[in-house]
Amino acid sequence: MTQVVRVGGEAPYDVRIGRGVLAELDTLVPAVVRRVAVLHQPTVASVADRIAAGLAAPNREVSLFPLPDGEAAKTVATAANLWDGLASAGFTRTDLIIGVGGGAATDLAGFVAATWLRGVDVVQVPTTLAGMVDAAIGGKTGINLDAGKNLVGAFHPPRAVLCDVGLLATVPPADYAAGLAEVIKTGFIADPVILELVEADPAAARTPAGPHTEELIVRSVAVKAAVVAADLRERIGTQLGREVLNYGHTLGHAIERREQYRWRHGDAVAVGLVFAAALARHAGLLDDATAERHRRILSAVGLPTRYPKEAWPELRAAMAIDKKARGSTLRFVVLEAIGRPRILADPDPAVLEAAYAEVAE
Ligand SMILES: NC(=O)c1ccc[n+]([C@@H]2O[C@H](COP(=O)([O-])OP(=O)(O)OC[C@H]3O[C@@H](n4cnc5c(N)ncnc54)[C@H](O)[C@@H]3O)[C@@H](O)[C@H]2O)c1
Ligand SMILES: O=C(O)C(=O)C[C@@H](O)[C@H](O)[C@H](O)COP(=O)(O)O
Ligand SMILES: [Zn+2]
Repeated sequence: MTQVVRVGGEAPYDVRIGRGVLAELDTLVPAVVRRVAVLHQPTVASVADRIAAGLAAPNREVSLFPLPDGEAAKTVATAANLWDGLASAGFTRTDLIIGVGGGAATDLAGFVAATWLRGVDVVQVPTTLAGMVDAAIGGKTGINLDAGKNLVGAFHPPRAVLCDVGLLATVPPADYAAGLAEVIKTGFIADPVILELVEADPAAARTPAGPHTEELIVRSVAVKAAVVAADLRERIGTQLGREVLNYGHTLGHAIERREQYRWRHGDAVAVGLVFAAALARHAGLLDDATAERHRRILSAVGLPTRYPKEAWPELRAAMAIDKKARGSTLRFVVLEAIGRPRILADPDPAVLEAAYAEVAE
């Protein structure tokens, strides 16, 4: 059965979730679309082929653009190659880009769609857990620089997102676990049932064949949809808006940069979540048990919760370029309790160091 989560706001669209929803793609592409560019990861070339076959029509040209795998796709060079490819294909404003793959592919496809002719439509077909629960939804698109993660990008909501849960069967276990970091993040910021479902049977949560896979996806998507509908462009206001989705990412992105994007995003976020919980605890905001629950649940699904001690000065410096920072003020998403996130601005250096000591090994 297809479940549909509507993402409201200035440009509403549906996220369609279920086994086999990919078959619905052709009904979402209007006849007026004469050219379709399918940007896909090499691991899901067969999915891209199916999409191309399904969209074939008289007077329509469907082109496949294979991407470098993983974070290697999120570069200026890849984007520039694709811009050249779209130019050669004569891609116009009524044409369509489809992003197929994990979050790296949907981030890049969204970015190319946002920038080509200053914006053409994109439909996202995420094929990993991180892609389905987070990356393909909400219109945050972007590429990395040596200086930091996702530093260049645009807010460009998709026209539709198709999460075909059947496609998860081939995702390597470590990549699937990395996606669980975003699911667990979502549980801590807004939906404790997610945490309960994972904790009840962590081994089952680690596989797409588990009994709660669809429920975990739908719950995570519902939280993200509500946040994005209220604050697409991550404006700072008196209420905590989209920044809440960045829980665990301040240190996480610094780790990714230090690892030159060879660590999985979800692995880095997992360490970042444990750090953020420790930060809240040392700032006197969060109780010990909830902080400890972060490490326990992340470890239970096989995610890392520690990082080398000697990395701290480099990580501390890298965090200064986090998008939530303002001037020289570091701003972290922290919890006062499960489902009660807030911003902690400019924490005392001693508090930061004490929090890092808890993830250091
Ligand atoms: N824009 C956002 O809001 C947002 C949210 C979360 C994450 N992200 C970004 O998403 C990226 C992480 O996404 P990810 O974890 O999906 O990683 P990824 O895109 O690198 O994919 C992980 C691996 O899985 C492979 N793969 C994808 N689908 C597969 C399938 N069905 N079967 C077999 N292999 C498959 C990929 O080829 C890759 O090797 C990061 O760049 C992160 O910054 C963005
Ligand atoms: O959608 C959002 O907003 C998020 O912050 C979701 C994050 O999981 C995601 O990794 C995002 O790309 C991070 O955004 P950034 O603005 O810190 O680059
Ligand atoms: Zn993330």
